[in-house]
Formats: sequence, C-alpha cells, structure tokens
Amino acid sequence: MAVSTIYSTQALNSTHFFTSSSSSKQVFFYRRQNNRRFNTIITCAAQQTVVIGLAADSGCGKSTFMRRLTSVFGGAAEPPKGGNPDSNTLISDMTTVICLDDYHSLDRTGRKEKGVTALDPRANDFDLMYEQVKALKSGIAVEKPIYNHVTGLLDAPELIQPPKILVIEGLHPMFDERVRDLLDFSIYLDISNEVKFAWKIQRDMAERGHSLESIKASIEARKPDFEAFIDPQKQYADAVIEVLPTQLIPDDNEGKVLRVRLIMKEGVKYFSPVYLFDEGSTISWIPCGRKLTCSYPGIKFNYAPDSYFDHEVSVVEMDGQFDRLDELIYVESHLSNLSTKFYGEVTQQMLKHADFPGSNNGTGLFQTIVGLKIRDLYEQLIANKATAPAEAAKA
Ligand SMILES: Nc1ncnc2c1ncn2[C@@H]1O[C@H](COP(=O)(O)OP(=O)(O)OP(=O)(O)O)[C@@H](O)[C@H]1O
Ligand SMILES: O=C(CO)[C@H](O)[C@H](O)COP(=O)(O)O
Repeated sequence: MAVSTIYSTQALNSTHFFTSSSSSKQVFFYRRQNNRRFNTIITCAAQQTVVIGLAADSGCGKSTFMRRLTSVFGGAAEPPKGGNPDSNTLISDMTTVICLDDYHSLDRTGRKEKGVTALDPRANDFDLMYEQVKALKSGIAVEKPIYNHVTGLLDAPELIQPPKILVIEGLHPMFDERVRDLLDFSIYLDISNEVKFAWKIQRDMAERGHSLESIKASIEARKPDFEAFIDPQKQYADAVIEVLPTQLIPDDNEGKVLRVRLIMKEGVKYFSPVYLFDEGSTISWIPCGRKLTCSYPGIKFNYAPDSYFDHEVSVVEMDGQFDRLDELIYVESHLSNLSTKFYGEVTQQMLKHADFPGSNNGTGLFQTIVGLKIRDLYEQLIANKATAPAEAAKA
C-alpha cells in the first residue's frame, strides 16, 4: 500500500506525521515523542462514539463508579485480552473505559526530577489526549500509551478500537478546553477532605501497607495542585456527586456516615435531572421509619433548585445510610425522572453490587442513578442520529 507523508507539525517536544493511503479509506497518522511512536489508524467512521468524562482525585471512587456504570450497560468490563497485564483500560460490549493516567508525559522518575506531581498539567500530554479522544469519537482506532502504575514507567502503547461509549476517567478530563468540548456528558466526584482522608486510610493502610504519616504527607503534598488543577473542573461538570460528613451526628469525626449531594445541571441536552416528589419544589423528607428501617442517626433527604458556578441546578441530597438495601425500593418510588426501564431498576442495580463501597449510602445510590442517566443519554443520542439523515432528506 502506497503511503505518503502529508505534513508534519512541531508541537511541544513532539512531532506529528500525517500519512494516508492513496488507495483505500484508511488513513494513518502517527506522532513521535521522546523517540516513541504513537499511531492512529482510521478503521471505520460509520459509528460515532459517545464520550463521557469522569473527573476526580485519586482514591475518590472512580473505579467503583465505573464498575457500576458498565454494569448498567450489561456485560463485564475487562482489560484488553492478551495485552499488557498492567493496562489501565477496561472493555465491555458497549463501553471502553480509558484512564487518563495513560497520558502522563513524565514517568515517576521524570516527575521526581522535575519536581512536579502527576496532577500538574506539565506532567501530562493534552495534545495527544485531545488527538486520540477526537479520533475515537469519530470512529478511528488509536494506539494509546500506557502508564504502568506498578513500575512507574510508560509502557508500549495498546490498540484501542472506537467503542459505542468511551469513558475517559482520571485527573483531567475537563481540564483542556479541546478535550472538554468532545464530551457528551461529564461528571465530577467531589469528595471532601475529611472523607477523602478516611477512604485513603482505609485503602492505603489496609490494602497497600502505607503508614498513617505517609498517607497524610501524600495528601498534603498533592493539595496545592489538586486545588489549582483538579478541583476547578467541577464547574464544567453536568453532574457532580459531592460527598461530605454527615450533619445528622453533631461534630462527627468518624467519617462513616455520609451526606451525599447529587448536583445536576439544568438545560443539558438529553439529560433531565432527577427529582423528589415535585419537580422544582424545595423538599425535606425523613422517610417513614416503618417503611425504611434505619438505625441511628437515621436518613434524611433534601431536594431543591439551586445555583452552582452560576448555573441553574437541581440538587437531591441524602444524609445517612440504609440498613436494608431491599427497602430502597421505597425511596426509589418517590424519585422521578430516573430513566429506569422498569419499576425497581435502581434497587435491583444496588442489590446486585451490594458489596461495592458506598452501597448503603448516597454515593452508591447516586452513582447508580447517574449510570442510568448516561444510558438514557446514549440511547437518545443514538436515536437522534438515526433519525437525523431522514429528517435532512425530507427538508
Ligand atoms: N462510596 C464509597 N464509600 C466508602 N469508601 C469508598 C467509596 N468509594 C471508594 N471508597 C474507598 O476508596 C477506595 C478507592 O476507591 P476507587 O478505587 O474506586 O477509587 P479511584 O478513584 O479509582 O482510585 P485510584 O485513582 O487511586 O485508582 C476504595 O478502596 C474504598 O476504600
Ligand atoms: O494521581 C494519580 C492518578 O490516579 C497517580 O498518583 C498518578 O497517576 C501517578 O501514579 P503513581 O503514583 O502510580 O506513579
């Protein structure tokens, strides 16, 4: 196959080479960076990929959320078959989840040498992220780099085919304006410092053998960059899940009971916020103790319109935790606009993953609801695309 170079451009410390086949529908382009080559291969542009962004700091529940989301679409999400065992990618029939850590341009040693954290934009390659997400969105396969969390090195790239739904999760899905504009829906997991600390201790001490002092030091070291580069992304999110200490226990410092707020932007295409009882009203609801078993400190819901970074939003809030997950159906029956396909689907999903962290509180409930809203958004987008050519032909 005759392949000719069309042009190359110099950007940052990398060079882009665009090449195309003279005879087929295929187009290849590749980029050299730090003596490594990243290929992009056009395979088929018939399908368009829906792109979802999920932003949060490390250890804030992104993986758990992803497992709930992919389960809504059915099928198990697994790393690419026969690929790098340390791949961060998860693929199921409908979804591909890529971790944006793979766009770290500096490896662990490189960051140490330059004195920057992984949260710093200078440690990440936004040009490549943009090119590859754009390519996948338009049906083009890419060879994406892999950041190996075991070795701290950048491994050989892996081939990613365009999926029906691409989820880009990590520290910076909404940081770069070009990438942000590619998102069909975006979510930010906003975990308050107190709760983040409790979760980190639970995971990094129990599962990774870190000391309390080293966990505290790592949180403190990341704070300035978190505040400068990660946290501001929440202003762009279509949905924010905010996790705070409970208000039901005065001066609680255990961080076990949580107050969780689902903040939903109004006016987002294909997304209509969930509401409690009466859309647009302000409601405070303590569910009946006979219909929903709840031990101390109980459960309280709130629902109200609000404003968030100058955007009109609806907020549903749950403080407290469920004792019996099967009774969640009582709460589900009082929520509207859930985008379920049958009565009780939220409860069914929650029961299916009762062992996931957060299944007894608002984190699991709202992650499940956002998963169902994303399925609905995907179905509307696809249906709209299918009718668009017919409509255009009629005009
Ligand atoms: N809703 C929750 N309730 C309680 N604990 C939680 C919840 N979500 C996550 N955690 C705790 O935080 C840890 C990290 O969760 P998870 O692996 O989903 O986060 P992550 O953002 O993907 O992390 P990383 O980016 O570091 O891989 C879990 O092991 C668990 O201890
Ligand atoms: O914030 C992170 C993303 O979740 C990690 O700290 C970052 O990716 C660097 O990884 P590692 O600590 O394994 O070198």
